[in-house]
Amino acid sequence: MMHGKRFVASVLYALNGIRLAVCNERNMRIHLVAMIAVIVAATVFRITKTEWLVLLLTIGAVISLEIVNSAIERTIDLVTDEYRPLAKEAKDLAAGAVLFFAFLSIIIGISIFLPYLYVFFKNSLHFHK
Ligand SMILES: Nc1ncnc2c1ncn2[C@@H]1O[C@H](COP(=O)(O)OP(=O)(O)OP(=O)(O)O)[C@@H](O)[C@H]1O
Repeated sequence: MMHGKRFVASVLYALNGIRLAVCNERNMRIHLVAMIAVIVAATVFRITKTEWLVLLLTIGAVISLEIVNSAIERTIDLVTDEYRPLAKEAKDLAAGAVLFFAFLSIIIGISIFLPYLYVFFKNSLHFHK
């Protein structure tokens, strides 16, 4: 019983973490808008199951990385409010992790959607002829 309560409490703390990221992080809101746009496009184009899985994995990784980046930023701000070279390195490293995966996710997104966009525009050109 005690364990059950503790589990529910830890899930609530984790949900609060997601809420904090969505409410306080501008980058997080950009990721969320991109996620919704990509999910709508994937539904409209009826992408395959494997493509869905790659897409969900990519979205999950970008958003999880962004949340961890925010946690690292907070931890550093807690340690110091002065200019510290190591604080700069730590924040830049965490931001670099997000940027690296965000860049790969753009390549993944283009690879998945380009063939569907090609067919879509080819068909709409035929339609107008
Ligand atoms: N205490 C510090 N000492 C040295 N440099 C810092 C320090 N705090 C921040 N910086 C530098 O300023 C940059 C911006 O830091 P900040 O905490 O504002 O994060 P941010 O990039 O605004 O985060 P986000 O865009 O996700 O809100 C860091 O990447 C780092 O280079």
